[in-house]
Amino acid sequence: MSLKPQPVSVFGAPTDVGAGRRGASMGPEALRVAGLVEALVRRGVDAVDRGDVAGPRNPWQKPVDGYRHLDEVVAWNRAVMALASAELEAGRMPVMLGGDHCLAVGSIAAVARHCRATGKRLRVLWLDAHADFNTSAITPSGNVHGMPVACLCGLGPDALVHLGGPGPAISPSEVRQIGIRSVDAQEKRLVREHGLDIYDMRYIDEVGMKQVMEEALAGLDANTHLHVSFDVDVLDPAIAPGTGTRVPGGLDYREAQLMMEMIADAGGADSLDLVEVNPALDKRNRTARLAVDLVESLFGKSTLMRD
Ligand SMILES: NC(=[NH2+])NCCC[C@H](N)C(=O)O
Ligand SMILES: [Mn+2]
Ligand SMILES: [Mn+2]
Repeated sequence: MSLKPQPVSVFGAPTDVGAGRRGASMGPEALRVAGLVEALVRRGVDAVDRGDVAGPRNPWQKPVDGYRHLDEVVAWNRAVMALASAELEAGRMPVMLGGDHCLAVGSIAAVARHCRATGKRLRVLWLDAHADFNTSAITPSGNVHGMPVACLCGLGPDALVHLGGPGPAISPSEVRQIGIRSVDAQEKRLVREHGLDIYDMRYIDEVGMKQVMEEALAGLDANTHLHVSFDVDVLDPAIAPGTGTRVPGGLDYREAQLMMEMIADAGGADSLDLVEVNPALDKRNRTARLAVDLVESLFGKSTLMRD
């Protein structure tokens, strides 16, 4: 399958309301400074920057009933969902620059609704060190960026679970998680109960990224919408230090490249989240620059000679 020649709309959601450390709010600007839009245009993609969606400031409070800043998280996700929905309806691929990972509730709710309206199947690739499958009852932090997958699957507060309409946005069977290496004890139980398909670092070590991606991409067809939710903490902190919840033992450069190249080979993504870049923790914007490099590969940049 070759890359779909779809137009792209990039937009920012500059907030860290779902995170436990400040600074992911500066992610969109860091990715722009690293040349994301220009890189896509250079690849021949019709990419435009729609600017940022707006939302409440981060009040920086303690969790209440297991959630930190739930009202603010809901407000930001509504804004993300509205813009992502509009772009999908206009036939454009939404690329959401976070911001922390709680914002994937809004982007994926939009995508799921779009799939229902157009009769498409959905596959979500969740590239992350974390499963992000906590609930208010079991979260160790109250940070909603540790809960988006659970919320999308129907476990969470009504305002997030029903963001895109009645009922859960997705089913666990539509998700493939890659690069996982930090799951809280009770979260692990929940993940098992719901049968999430997880390609953890141990499995990647054992079988290699090639086989992992073949499995994670198996069963895609022309009628499948592929959403990629790229949390930069899936990368090893040695190459991507600019993120708030670093976990050692992540993907190295070649593994990450191969992952992106194989997604491109499978036809590319139909929507993308690029989240958890935290410039306050970065060195000379290298995490944003690496993310741009990898997104270029996702859009078909290849150094292949033997093709
Ligand atoms: N999107 C992220 N970086 N999530 C980190 C989550 C960390 C931890 N599991 C928590 O729930 O607090
Ligand atoms: Mn995440
Ligand atoms: Mn993460």
